[in-house]
Amino acid sequence: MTDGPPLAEAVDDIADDIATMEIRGAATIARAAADAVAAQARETDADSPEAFRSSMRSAGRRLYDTRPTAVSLPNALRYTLGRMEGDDVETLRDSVLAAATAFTDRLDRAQRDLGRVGANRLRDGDTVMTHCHSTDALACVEHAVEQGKDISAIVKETRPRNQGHITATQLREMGVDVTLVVDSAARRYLDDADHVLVGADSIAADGGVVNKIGTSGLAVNARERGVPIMVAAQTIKLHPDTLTGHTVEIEMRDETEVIDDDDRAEIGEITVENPAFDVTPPRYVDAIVTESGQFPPESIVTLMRELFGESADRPWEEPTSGAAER
Ligand SMILES: O=C(COP(=O)(O)O)[C@H](O)[C@H](O)COP(=O)(O)O
Repeated sequence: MTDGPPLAEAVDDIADDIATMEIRGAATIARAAADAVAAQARETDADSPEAFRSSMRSAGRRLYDTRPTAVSLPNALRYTLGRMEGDDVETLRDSVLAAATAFTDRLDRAQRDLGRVGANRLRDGDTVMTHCHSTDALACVEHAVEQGKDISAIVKETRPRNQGHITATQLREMGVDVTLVVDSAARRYLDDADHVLVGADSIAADGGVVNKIGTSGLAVNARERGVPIMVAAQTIKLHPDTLTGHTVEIEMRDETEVIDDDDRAEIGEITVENPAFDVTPPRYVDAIVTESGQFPPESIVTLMRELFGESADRPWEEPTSGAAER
């Protein structure tokens, strides 16, 4: 719970679901955040413009604090809260609701357009190796299948939470042949792969790709094997804070995801670490596929500047004292 103006029930529920990973994956998190912002705008009983703005910021902070790595979450808040405009509560409310609708429409469009670009990199008969579960990555395969291409997949299970099982299920629904492998078998099976295809939680200004832990090791092995690495990431994955030198925070998750308490007690005193994400340096990435076309990682900064300018605002934060409220 957050101190401050009351939150709509949907905001608390969605924030809890993001924190516990009932809602997960960067694009899905962004959509849920926009839905939560809309719920707050609809349900707040704020009766003055100041109270309305404060209540929206409060919802924004509750959502922002759930998981730190996927920038799609703060970018969803930037889009929806950044377009809050008006001198009375009704106008403010309408502006937020319109922004939330526009944002989710853009998400759908971006994934469709990105899928079309990514599919062009896949040839008939190709095999992709996947890691984790990415809706952006799967959009590329789906579009290739719709083009009539025969695509197979080697799916890494992605310990500790086995998001590879979700990927395998969704690929089967598309009619793709799936071979599921444990993470440590990836290098062996890279010889059978034509592409490594992954998503991203954040992309830094230097082209570094933040994605599920294990992506960087996979990319290094793929480069050694000569298998191209393609990252499917709509532009809400671009992390504007990295333009000014900030690094992306890597989420550390609970140790019980790695080992349960009984097994741990049996082993004796050990340290358990559970980072959820890692950073793949740009030199291991061949292409970043976005809804605006494909980019070599080194040139992604140009797109980032176009979209965000030189700095990123944080409309969920309280204005500093003395600063005029927009
Ligand atoms: O790393 C993950 C999910 O991690 P988690 O399961 O910990 O949320 C996905 O590859 C990206 O979020 C991209 O997904 P999408 O393309 O759907 O945005």
